[in-house]
Amino acid sequence: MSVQNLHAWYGAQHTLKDINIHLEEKMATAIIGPSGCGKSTFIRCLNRMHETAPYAKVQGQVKLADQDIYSLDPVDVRRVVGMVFQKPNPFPTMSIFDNVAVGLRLGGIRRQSELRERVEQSLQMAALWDEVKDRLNKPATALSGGQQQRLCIARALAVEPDVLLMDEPASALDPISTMRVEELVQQLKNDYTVVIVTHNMQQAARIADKTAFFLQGELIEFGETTTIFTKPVDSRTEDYITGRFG
Ligand SMILES: Nc1ncnc2c1ncn2[C@@H]1O[C@H](COP(=O)(O)OP(=O)(O)OP(=O)(O)O)[C@@H](O)[C@H]1O
Repeated sequence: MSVQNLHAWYGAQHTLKDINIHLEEKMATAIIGPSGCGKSTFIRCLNRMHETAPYAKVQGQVKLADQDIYSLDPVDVRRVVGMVFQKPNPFPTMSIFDNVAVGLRLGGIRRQSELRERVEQSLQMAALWDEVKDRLNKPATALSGGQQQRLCIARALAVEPDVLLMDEPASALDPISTMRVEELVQQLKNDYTVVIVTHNMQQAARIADKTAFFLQGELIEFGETTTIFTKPVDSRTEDYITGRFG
């Protein structure tokens, strides 16, 4: 995914300023930076969610397979660029099964056998299958927070996206669930392009191949995660990763 001259606004507030970055395929890229620097806004521009906010505006290009996503139907874009949010948000009135099947049904899959197969596959990929296979018809809200987050990951994977955006996916989870989500990201990056916003620098160091540091709406530095954390070029990156601010 290639981002070129990307700007974003909320009303008059210029939130992202001329972002240029190439997010490599089948790798995990971490987006780090202090609160309010524009991390969530940035990933929301990658699946056309930003423009759903009131007074929001976007300028620039986001190319996926050489096509600018801003020239496509946003619904189609969101099918190939899936998103997982900070707080697990399963559909509360739906069963575990239906939470994963909903996107497939919307995509026109009706055959029960096919739905069952795809739901199982997605739950397997999200490392949740063994925990829920005997209670697929129970409400999603009966799951723990960590399980609900993995369910949301399964829901995003079910429609077979190319890119998975994750906005602090483990920040509301306990340490064990966090570890499971991190292990999952390690696996998923073999098959998907993963972009993950995190406040946790150890987490970025553990799971991301590349890391991008944002500050006040600008991309300050982008490179190999080990370089960003050990030999950053920009003094502002160094100040941030050594805890001098943020
Ligand atoms: N819906 C919105 N309407 C108006 N301003 C917004 C909206 N969402 C975010 N902002 C503003 O845009 C700026 C960037 O916010 P954003 O959520 O992208 O930052 P962030 O780096 O993800 O922050 P955090 O780490 O605290 O989640 C902030 O100044 C924020 O107040």
